[in-house]
Amino acid sequence: MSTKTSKIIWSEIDEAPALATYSLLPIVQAFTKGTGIEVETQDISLSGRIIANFPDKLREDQKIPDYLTQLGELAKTPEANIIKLPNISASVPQLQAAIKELQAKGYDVPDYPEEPKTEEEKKIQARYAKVLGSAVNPVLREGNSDRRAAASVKKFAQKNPHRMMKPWPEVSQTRVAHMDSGDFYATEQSVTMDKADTVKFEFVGNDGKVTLLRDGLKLQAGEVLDSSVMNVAALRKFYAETIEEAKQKGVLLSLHLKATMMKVSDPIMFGHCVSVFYKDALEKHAATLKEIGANPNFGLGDILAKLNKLPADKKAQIEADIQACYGKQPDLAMVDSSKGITNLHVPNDVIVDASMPVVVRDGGKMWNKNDQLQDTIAMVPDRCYATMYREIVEDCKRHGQFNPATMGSVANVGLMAQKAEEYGSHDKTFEAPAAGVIRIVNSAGQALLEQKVEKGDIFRACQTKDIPIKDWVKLAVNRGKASGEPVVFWLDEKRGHDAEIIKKINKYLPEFDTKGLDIRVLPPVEAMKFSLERVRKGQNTIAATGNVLRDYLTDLFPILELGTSARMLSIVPLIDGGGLFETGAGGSAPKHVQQFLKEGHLRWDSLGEYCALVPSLEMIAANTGNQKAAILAETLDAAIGKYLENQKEPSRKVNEIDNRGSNFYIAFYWAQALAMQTKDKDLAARFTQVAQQIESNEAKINQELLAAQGRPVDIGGYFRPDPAKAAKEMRPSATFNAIIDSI
Ligand SMILES: NC(=O)C1=CN([C@@H]2O[C@H](COP(=O)(O)OP(=O)(O)OC[C@H]3O[C@@H](n4cnc5c(N)ncnc54)[C@H](OP(=O)(O)O)[C@@H]3O)[C@@H](O)[C@H]2O)C=CC1
Ligand SMILES: O=C(O)CCC(=O)C(=O)O
Ligand SMILES: [Mg+2]
Repeated sequence: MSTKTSKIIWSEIDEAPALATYSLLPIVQAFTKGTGIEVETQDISLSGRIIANFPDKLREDQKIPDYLTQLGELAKTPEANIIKLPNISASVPQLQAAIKELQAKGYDVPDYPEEPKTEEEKKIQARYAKVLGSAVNPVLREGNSDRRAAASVKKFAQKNPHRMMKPWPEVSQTRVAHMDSGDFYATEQSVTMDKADTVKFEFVGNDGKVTLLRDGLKLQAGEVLDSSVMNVAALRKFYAETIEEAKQKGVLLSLHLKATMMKVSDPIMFGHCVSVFYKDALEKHAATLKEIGANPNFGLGDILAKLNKLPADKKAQIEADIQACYGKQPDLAMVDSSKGITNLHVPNDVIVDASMPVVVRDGGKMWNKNDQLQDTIAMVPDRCYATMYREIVEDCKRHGQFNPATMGSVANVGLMAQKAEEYGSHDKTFEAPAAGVIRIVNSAGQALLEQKVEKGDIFRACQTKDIPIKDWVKLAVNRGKASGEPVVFWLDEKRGHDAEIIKKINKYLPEFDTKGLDIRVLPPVEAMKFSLERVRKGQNTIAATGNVLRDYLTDLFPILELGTSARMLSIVPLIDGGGLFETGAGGSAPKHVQQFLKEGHLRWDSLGEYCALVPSLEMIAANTGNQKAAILAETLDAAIGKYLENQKEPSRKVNEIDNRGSNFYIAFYWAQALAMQTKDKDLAARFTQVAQQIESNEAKINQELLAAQGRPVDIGGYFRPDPAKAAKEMRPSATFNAIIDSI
């Protein structure tokens, strides 16, 4: 056995999974103690990233290192073994709230300049750009993604089907609305670089004047480069027409974008919806709103907040005009009807990957202002991704709701590495300053790609490197072989980008052994049809997709099959040999924190964390020969089986088992499995005692854990809780703590 210590980095993040960590991590650290495995945390939370990026005026004891950059470097080495819990991808309102909390805690970090005027402000905004939106995942994801339900989890889900599915009614007015022209889909162009080069982006106005938008973008040989444009006039027309349709039909209107991950393009698309929906009020007061810096891209919530800068009578007048819009317009889908928070309030509340599956799960309905479920027209403007949602909605209208007890699964192999595709487009996205063209020009002065734009159009370019594409094809083939299931590449030859990728697949597939495998390339609508037909017959299918569909499908199918994407195994085999183990496929569940603060019940299911730890330990065993790591992995896997069998997942309701109780049971079953194994006598002896102590105190521990519920909880902050307070709340059983701390 190697004597070298292996290190697992456990990311310290935000919201519900961060709270869960206070309870789970001490257990993991105790179980791995003395086994040559060290589990160390690194803070990449939103507040941590703000602190790390703005040390200038901080006291020494307030500073923390830039762990994200360090982890990004680590991810490019074979030693990387990172457990990545979901973190906040902050919208501007979230970023501002986090800054405010830090300032109130005595951290001298600058305000976020919404409209920078001075050079100084521009610099601050540029530095905050590193923290804004999906700032973590693209840095760490130096590999492609393998997301699926572990066999034991799927079996459990079929045996104990979740009860969240609502039937689809005989007649549903719900539909997915998308644009028919002028969207990214219509305009996408793509080239594959035949040699490495450095390119620049230029805007050429109709007056012939050339403006440099960006210089010095390096491209590798074999890299796929795309550009596309969202025509804003067409987008606004689409919004206006769909608003009218929802009104005529008397159904809810909802908008589904990804303003967090797509931090540049999607807030603009969100803002256009806000300004079309509240047109009468916002146009009438345009001059005043501009003066106070109200920005529809940050949602109606921002506009309402900025009104506080006005004299009371002016504020009341604008509020009344906004209110009057509701009388004229269709009802909006609600995020929180009790507080009057609609779908258009903040851009980060309704995020398409998590929101559309819930529409399907809830029988095509969303919540209305009376707290009832109602049919909705779901706007997903761009056809690159809307059509597959339309297909699943139409499928449910034809065949009814899916049955989690019998439905097959759709696992995903996603092309993600090295900021692939749209998820790496932020630094190449521009709002056209006027009518003209935006072009990408190579070092020889030739335009590689050229797009016609009107003023305000959203131009977006993205890159996909060759090595990740080949690695993705290999991963898909390997999953096909390991599972015996058909593999479908979801690619539409009518899209410029996809056509280039299909060429690469045709080039690389023959290099792998695909004998006996069923591998197809289908456009997303056909791929969805094919997969759903199989799902309804109980058959499994592998979806090999690009980065966006990876994100969307790995929430969609798990939410339908398992009730939540938290139950997904989410492995990222890093291209340079290390491993990034993501926990689940969902987010940081802000709703769960609200419930915890109100009633002391945390319903976050840490199954994703348990599942991620197994391959992380297995990797240590494989790389170093550490047999204790292998045994810890095997026994944790057995414990997970028992956890599922005995249904020890957190309940959604207060005064029933929550995250802390679930973590207690995983520790109990893990200790029992370690006690029972015979391969390592030391571990068996140590954990026999632990298992016995837990067993004889089970009732008492449960009682102590439950006694902590049913009252408001103070953890001393939202974005940066007080660690001592949070630990105290998340470890309320003195009996259990004593057992764990004495290991
Ligand atoms: N990998 C990452 O880092 C990701 C980060 N995010 C970030 O998370 C935040 C919120 O995103 P949002 O899209 O609302 O998605 P969330 O996943 O946070 O919330 C959607 C719902 O999913 C369910 N859910 C997700 N995980 C769990 C879990 N472990 N246990 C139980 N239920 C779970 C909950 O449903 P219910 O309430 O019905 O129980 C939850 O309310 C954003 O800031 C977003 O950017 C989002 C996705 C991935
Ligand atoms: O990084 C993000 O903002 C979200 C990532 C995500 O949703 C996913 O990978 O499933
Ligand atoms: Mg997602």
